[in-house]
Amino acid sequence: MSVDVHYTVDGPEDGPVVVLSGSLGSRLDMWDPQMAGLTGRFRVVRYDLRGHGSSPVPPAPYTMADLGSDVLRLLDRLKVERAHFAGLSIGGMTGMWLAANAPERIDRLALLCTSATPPGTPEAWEERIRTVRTQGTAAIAPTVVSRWFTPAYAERDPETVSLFIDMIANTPDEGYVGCCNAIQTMDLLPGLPSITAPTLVVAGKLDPTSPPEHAELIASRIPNARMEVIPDAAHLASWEQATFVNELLLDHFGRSSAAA
Ligand SMILES: O=C(O)CC1=CCC(=O)O1
Repeated sequence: MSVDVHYTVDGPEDGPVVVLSGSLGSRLDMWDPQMAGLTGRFRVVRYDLRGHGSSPVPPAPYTMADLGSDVLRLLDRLKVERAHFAGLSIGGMTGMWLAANAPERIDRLALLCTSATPPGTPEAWEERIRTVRTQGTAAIAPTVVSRWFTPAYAERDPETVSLFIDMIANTPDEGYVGCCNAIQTMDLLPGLPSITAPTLVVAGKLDPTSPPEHAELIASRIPNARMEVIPDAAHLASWEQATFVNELLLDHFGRSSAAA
């Protein structure tokens, strides 16, 4: 059952719509570095995943279909028939679900730092869920963020690292666990060959969670996909290598005839 997620809209009223979907434990402001570039041409819709930020927190577990249905409901609320979609990590998983299950709603797709099957081991997800259930999201936040940035960036900008640790620590436990359940139970591989949206798949070369091999697998299964690897990036490539990612997104979404 879908819910009304919290969202913001920026950019020209008549611009082609780009929906941005973030990672587990994030809020929509994780996309701040993309806004100046994208809003020059596009109407940018950002939203908080269910159970995250200012969105409702339904009881866990969630499924990828729940997360995808929230986006379809958001498009309906905004009266948008068809949109470009960029998602990072669980946001990319949501994008794969949407492009396979509601192809008429997705124009061009960008999948950043993501995986089509659960990244990591089943035991690690069980352990993460157990820790959040017993100690809260604050207990896992520093370890998770250690995978989001390269060690060099973390050393250079400890304040940003702290901000992201706080972001995860402020994510409701129920919402975080619900999204972990959605990741644990997904298998998006069978749907990939049916995706018709032109797709850009981006990996951070130093991403320990969704490494370039995961992106290669996705790109090899989607008929009209191309892949880029960003050299100095870990899981949150959109933040650490914002200029690189923005150029890729502008180029990819700008190829649409609707964006001409
Ligand atoms: O939280 C992590 O370790 C990385 C991650 C997996 C899915 C997602 O959205 O982020």
